[in-house]
Amino acid sequence: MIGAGAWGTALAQVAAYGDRPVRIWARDPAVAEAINTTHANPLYLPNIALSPSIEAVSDPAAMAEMDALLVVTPAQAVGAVLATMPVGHTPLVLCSKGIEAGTRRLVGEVARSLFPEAPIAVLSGPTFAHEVAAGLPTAVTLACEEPDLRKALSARIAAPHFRPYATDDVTGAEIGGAIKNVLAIGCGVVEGAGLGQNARAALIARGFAEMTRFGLARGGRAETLAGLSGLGDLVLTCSSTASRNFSLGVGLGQGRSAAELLADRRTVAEGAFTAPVLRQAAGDAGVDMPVCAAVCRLLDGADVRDVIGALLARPLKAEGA
Ligand SMILES: NC(=O)c1ccc[n+]([C@@H]2O[C@H](COP(=O)([O-])OP(=O)(O)OC[C@H]3O[C@@H](n4cnc5c(N)ncnc54)[C@H](O)[C@@H]3O)[C@@H](O)[C@H]2O)c1
Ligand SMILES: O=P(O)(O)OC[C@H](O)CO
Repeated sequence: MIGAGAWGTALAQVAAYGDRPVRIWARDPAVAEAINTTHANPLYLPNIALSPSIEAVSDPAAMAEMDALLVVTPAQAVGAVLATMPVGHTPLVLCSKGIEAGTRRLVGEVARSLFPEAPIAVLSGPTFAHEVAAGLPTAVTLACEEPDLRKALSARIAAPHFRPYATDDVTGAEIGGAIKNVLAIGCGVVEGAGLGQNARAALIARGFAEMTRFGLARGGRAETLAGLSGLGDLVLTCSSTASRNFSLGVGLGQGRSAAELLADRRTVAEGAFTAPVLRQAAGDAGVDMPVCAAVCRLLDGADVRDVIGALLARPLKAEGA
């Protein structure tokens, strides 16, 4: 695992199921030390006893000659962190959810540009780290274009409580995971502003329509967007304050500023970084994404009632248009 935040640590725990050896790279040597000496990561994944077969390191050189590298840093850090890693031909499994600011590239495109020889896979789906680490069941999408590698990665990451479903649609899997974070902020706003359950369901459905339009325009497939990495994760993240993105939205809906809410956090709320670059990428692709654009306005400090009012006042249209 490259990254020892909540998700990297939870995934290490899954991969270590049955005492299989796993190595995890932590940027912070104190986190690596805690994992090695106490078999816990109290900073990012408290109250979880980790498998002793997880070994933590903080030197990138120690990640040489792994069978595969799972990339689990915040999306905006993937390029900088991967550039320090001894990747070569090692398969890269991208688990970060976002689009790179500035370049407007999906995380897989960032990885490919750095390591053209490394096969790429994506692991994404409804996976609150704490639930997964506690052994509660879920299912995920495992996307990879190479059939043998797809099969091998699925077999290696599967555990009795963690069920991967395979696809070759890498782009579709990435786009679902990136966009659901933006929509989760919007659903949090609905909750924080007390706009009701109907509004939240409507936003999920119209948000999913936006995710599908953008995903298809970028070459993803509808079945992937309607699968675990798209709709599955969208429903999860739009429904619970356990989501960092949803809870950021709750704060915005209560009238607090994004700057204030983000300053309080050690952990990442990816949607705040994805929203502005998604607005640009949607413009590039000629895709209308009014809900995501509304989330951008809210992050920029616009008044909630003004933004919701403007969204509802747009010209009426056909549902499938
Ligand atoms: N937490 C979850 O439930 C979950 C589940 C699925 C996917 N994800 C995705 O996994 C990725 C990582 O999320 P997380 O929850 O593990 O994050 P986190 O907030 O728990 O921890 C972030 C980790 O990244 C490190 N980090 C922060 N900035 C960095 C930088 N500039 N360079 C290198 N390392 C840096 C931190 O030291 C920490 O180890 C995100 O893209 C997130 O969307 C998270
Ligand atoms: O806490 P969030 O909003 O980053 O969501 C975590 C995962 O992406 C859920 O699958």
